[in-house]
Amino acid sequence: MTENEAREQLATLRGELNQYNYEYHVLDKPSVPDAEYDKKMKKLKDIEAEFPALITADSPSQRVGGEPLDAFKKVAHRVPMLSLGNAFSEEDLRDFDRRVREGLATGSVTYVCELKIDGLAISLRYQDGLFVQGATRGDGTTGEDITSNLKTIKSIPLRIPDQAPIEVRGEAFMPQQAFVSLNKKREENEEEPFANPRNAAAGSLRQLDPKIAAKRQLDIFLYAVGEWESGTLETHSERLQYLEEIGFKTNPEWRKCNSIEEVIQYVEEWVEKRANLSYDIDGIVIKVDNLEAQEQLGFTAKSPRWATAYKFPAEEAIT
Ligand SMILES: NC(=O)c1cc2c(N)ncc(C(N)=O)c2s1
Repeated sequence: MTENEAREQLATLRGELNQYNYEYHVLDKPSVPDAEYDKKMKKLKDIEAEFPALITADSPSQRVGGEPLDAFKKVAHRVPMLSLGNAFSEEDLRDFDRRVREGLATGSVTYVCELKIDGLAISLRYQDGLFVQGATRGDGTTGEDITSNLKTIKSIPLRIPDQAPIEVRGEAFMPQQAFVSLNKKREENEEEPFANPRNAAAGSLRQLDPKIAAKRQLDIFLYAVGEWESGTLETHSERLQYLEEIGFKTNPEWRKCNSIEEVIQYVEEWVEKRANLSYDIDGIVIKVDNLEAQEQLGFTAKSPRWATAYKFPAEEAIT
């Protein structure tokens, strides 16, 4: 095979494998059997072995990186990753709504409600359409560069169609089934089991060997944009739709609410439905939908005034 033939075949195989990956891990709707995926992945790796100079950053063969790191580099979040103020009752939610309406000097506000994923807050940066860096939230202004571990999460696209620099934020988590089988293995190996899926996800992403992270069946939901010069959208809900359009896994349960009454209904609905999810949530995030209104409300020292997190009561430990 000539180098040009190899270049063409690799480009085709990368496109097909990244699409299959998207269908399987983001849409949960594979269009080809696993055997077909495995056959093409083997073909890609064979050609890359013969022409290593043709390996690209978005090749699916590059998801499980090389050697373990000695340490994580620090990453400065130019747009801080802030924590949310909490609400614990309907009254707290009504107080939040009143403060928002007073701050905006308006009678009605549109909110977006989203499930609060019980995982690890993560930032992903893309340049020229390529995934170039992934980081933990850390203390909100400085996080750790865990790019090689995040590349192992197959629902994270290695390339997106938007060529402008964009920073996308979300929550990495371990699905409950993955948590149960991981702890079973750890107990068989007489290792300390993880206390909960959140600790297991954090432990998996903050260890230095990407080959270990690759085995932990981690997943992610993206739910916000950090740095984005070219951003022109007017609402948070449009951003969620845009993230989905360009290939990110977003949580499908988000809902626009035109009053705090509708927010309270959504919260009550999920107090009941929470148990049926395949991943842990610890509350509901409520945000003012209009981005200009968010700007107008601004931030307190550590949290946005335009969002709050309704926290579910801690679950009774099953004794
Ligand atoms: N600390 C934060 O700002 C957030 C934390 C979380 C979380 N754990 N899960 C979902 C969302 C969301 N959909 O906005 C947010 S926002």
